[in-house]
Amino acid sequence: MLLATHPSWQDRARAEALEVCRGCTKLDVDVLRRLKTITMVIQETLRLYPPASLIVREALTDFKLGALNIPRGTIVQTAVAMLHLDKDVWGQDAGEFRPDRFTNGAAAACEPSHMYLPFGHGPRICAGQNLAMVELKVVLVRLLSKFAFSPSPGYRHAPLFRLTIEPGFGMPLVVTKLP
Ligand code: HEM
Repeated sequence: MLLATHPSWQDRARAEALEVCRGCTKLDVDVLRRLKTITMVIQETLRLYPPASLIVREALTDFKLGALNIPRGTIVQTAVAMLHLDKDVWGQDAGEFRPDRFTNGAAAACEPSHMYLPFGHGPRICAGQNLAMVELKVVLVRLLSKFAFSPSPGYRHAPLFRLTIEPGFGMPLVVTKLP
């Protein structure tokens, strides 16, 4: 959806996919590592629409969080989607799709760097994050190499915050096979 509504980034991502993967019989780790633009596109998509938009913990003991006293048994929720849109952290264009903010990697994209949490943080960080990134890159390379995407007139933007973020009314796209 974000590439359909940002055709210049779609063109850049496709050009990279065709260039890096030209003549490749398989997408191995060395090929995937060279996909800089596609990596930035995925990182920016996970910033704007983090699939796990809430990280939930239960306090097992009384503890202090900054100035707050948190009693044992309290459920503490981290609203990842809100952190990812905080203008004090990301700048005034926090709501815009701008993959180039990840040019120097995720740690340099915001201040402080742990405000980018698509895969969580600390000891319970996503065990499948590398696999997820590989899968997303492979899917994008395969799709962008063969098809062009544009928004469908029927699309209504209504992200729903459930267990994961979902499009409220589906995600109809106009898909055109490339020559
Ligand atoms: C874009 C895809 C994915 C996203 C955004 C994502 C996000 C997350 C997040 C935010 C957490 C931390 C939850 C918390 O702290 O409460 C997590 C944990 C976890 N994820 Fe993922 N995940 C993704 C894909 C995957 C895949 C593909 C696998 C496995 C094949 C996986 C396996 C796990 C496991 C096992 C944990 C629990 C780790 C632990 O508690 O020690 N995830 N994931």
